[in-house]
Amino acid sequence: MQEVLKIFKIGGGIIDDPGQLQQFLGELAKLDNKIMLVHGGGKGASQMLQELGIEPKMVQGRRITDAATLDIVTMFYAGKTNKQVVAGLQAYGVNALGLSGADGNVIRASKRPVREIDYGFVGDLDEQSINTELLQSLLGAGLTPVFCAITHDGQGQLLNTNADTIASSLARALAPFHQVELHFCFEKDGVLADVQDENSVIPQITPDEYQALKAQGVIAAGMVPKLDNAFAALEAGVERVVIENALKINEPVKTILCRS
Ligand SMILES: Nc1ncnc2c1ncn2[C@@H]1O[C@H](COP(=O)(O)OP(=O)(O)O)[C@@H](O)[C@H]1O
Ligand SMILES: CC(=O)N[C@@H](CCC(=O)OP(=O)(O)O)C(=O)O
Repeated sequence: MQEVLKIFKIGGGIIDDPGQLQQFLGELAKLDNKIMLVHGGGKGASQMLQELGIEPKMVQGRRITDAATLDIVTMFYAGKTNKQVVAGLQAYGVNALGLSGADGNVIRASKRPVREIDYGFVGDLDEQSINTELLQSLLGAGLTPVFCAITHDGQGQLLNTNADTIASSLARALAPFHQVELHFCFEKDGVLADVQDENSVIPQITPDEYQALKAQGVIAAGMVPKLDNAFAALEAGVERVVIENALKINEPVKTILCRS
């Protein structure tokens, strides 16, 4: 029987609120399993870019990342945010290790090719991107890896990569070695049947139900790439995918995605 590995992803909404972040990290520290954490921070990065006079540009949920934007998001994600999360976990006795993709060559990406849109320094991941050997040894040493959304191309170029994509890729790459659970945590209690109604959490969704909910417009905006990624991870051997409130990971209310 393989050991359970829980991979958590938290987004900008929670990270930017120090009280909520602390509460989430406290709940995470209660778990007995091996864990990994991937954090975004897109909301705070956009705010910082604006304060510095750069207008943030997002296309289909991905940031157009020119050289100046890359400098700022690297400082924000790999610096301030990553180190705050690591220090927060240390305060709960969790021996966290903060990583960008360049550290230990843990996530290597390739710059997104220019087609209709030039995304700039945005990195895409593939099957070979994740250094599973290093991750296995870090987990074996009792460390909790904490990833930010910065990767590298192996040629000295840092790249900005969507945090949901990083979490899914980690889950897929580690699925042969562990029973992997992928947890997408945000500010709602799960996937809602009515976005305005916090009590309308859908407990389970199959791929067919997902297609129907998407067609009806029930699932929209940032939730679409998240769930596309999530179902792809399930298909690729990830044991369980959960969408849940970052502050309620130890409570039963959540959405579980099913293979069929
Ligand atoms: N059916 C739905 N249930 C829950 N959230 C939804 C739904 N449809 C759209 N959303 C929106 O998707 C958002 C989550 O996507 P996103 O902002 O990309 O998350 P994150 O930044 O945490 O990765 C929610 O905050 C919500 O506004
Ligand atoms: C290429 C790309 O879009 N990168 C994302 C990385 C951060 C992220 O994914 O943050 P959330 O999970 O909080 O949205 C960005 O810069 O917004």
